[in-house]
Amino acid sequence: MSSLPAIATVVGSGTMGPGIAATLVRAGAEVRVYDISAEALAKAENTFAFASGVLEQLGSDTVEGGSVSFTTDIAAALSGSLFVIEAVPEKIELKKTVLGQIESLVGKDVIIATNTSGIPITAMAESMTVPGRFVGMHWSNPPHLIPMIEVIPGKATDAAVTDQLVEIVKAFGYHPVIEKEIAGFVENRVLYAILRECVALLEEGIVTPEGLDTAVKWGIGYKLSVIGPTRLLDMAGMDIYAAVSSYLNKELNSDTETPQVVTDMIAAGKLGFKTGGGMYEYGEGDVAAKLKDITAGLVAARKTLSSITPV
Ligand SMILES: NC(=O)c1ccc[n+]([C@@H]2O[C@H](COP(=O)([O-])OP(=O)(O)OC[C@H]3O[C@@H](n4cnc5c(N)ncnc54)[C@H](O)[C@@H]3O)[C@@H](O)[C@H]2O)c1
Ligand SMILES: Cc1ncc(CO)c(C(=O)O)c1O
Repeated sequence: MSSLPAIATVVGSGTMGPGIAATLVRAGAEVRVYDISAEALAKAENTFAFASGVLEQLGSDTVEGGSVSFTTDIAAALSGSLFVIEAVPEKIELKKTVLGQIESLVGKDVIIATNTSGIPITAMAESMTVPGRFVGMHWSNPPHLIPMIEVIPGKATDAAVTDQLVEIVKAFGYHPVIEKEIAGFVENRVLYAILRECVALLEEGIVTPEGLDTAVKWGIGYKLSVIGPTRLLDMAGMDIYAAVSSYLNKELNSDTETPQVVTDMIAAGKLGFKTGGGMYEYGEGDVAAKLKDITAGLVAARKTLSSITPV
């Protein structure tokens, strides 16, 4: 794992930061976790411990010497750091401010990556003093379990920085995917195409939530986890795809706004796991039980998928 920077800093420690830190620590890095909120950091210490336990369960490769520290002191977090991952909330102005703070405290050759879910890298880099060292690094949630990272150079990103990030990602055993800059990047474009159709099918009463989850998990989900969409096209045949798409594509949902049903749920305080109700209702202890099952499922599936011949 020689490409892994010895000292790394994660800026922002909410949903994503602790799992990112746990992954890098397991790979042998000294990781500093910085957050503006002491409360968020206290929570992050627990989440980090949980994520580290999951990595142990997974049996992922481990390199001795990794360590973690948590701080609200940004200068201490960045002192001597060789690699910075920004994971603050998805607001461009906030991210630009934080990038300015980071740049003022690190050397010019330090790579700064952003975990943005889809804000254009070029726009974020606008006011940076050294935009060539800035690059998108989109982790998927939960970051300690989903071993794929989208690497997105902006217009100003140095090619060498993109190459270095690819090597860093490989060094902790993840699959890097280099993409051209596009709104939402590739993973979320595909996910949101699926989710748009799913919500429309629910809204039109075509299928129940249970039925939809079963169809997607055991139909396309199970299949795509092994095959991938490009090879699936080869397996199905272009003639079949042409025949079905000729009548189906025009039927698919193409709304450009957030679905009304989702807006209504938000207004009613039904955000999902975080409020105890969303598409499904959750009683006392249900969310914790679901999260436990999801973690166990992802660990088991990743072990299996890692052991089969890639296709
Ligand atoms: N949650 C996901 O599923 C997910 C997945 C992939 C990518 N992302 C992206 O990762 C980034 C972080 O997402 P999240 O879900 O972890 O957000 P979050 O809101 O859970 O956590 C953000 C953290 O940043 C901290 N913060 C706010 N302002 C700060 C500042 N000025 N300096 C330092 N810390 C500050 C907050 O206190 C909070 O702890 C976003 O860009 C998001 O789009 C999220
Ligand atoms: C629905 C949804 N939206 C955004 C993201 C992250 O960019 C995710 C995820 O799981 O990573 C997601 O599920």
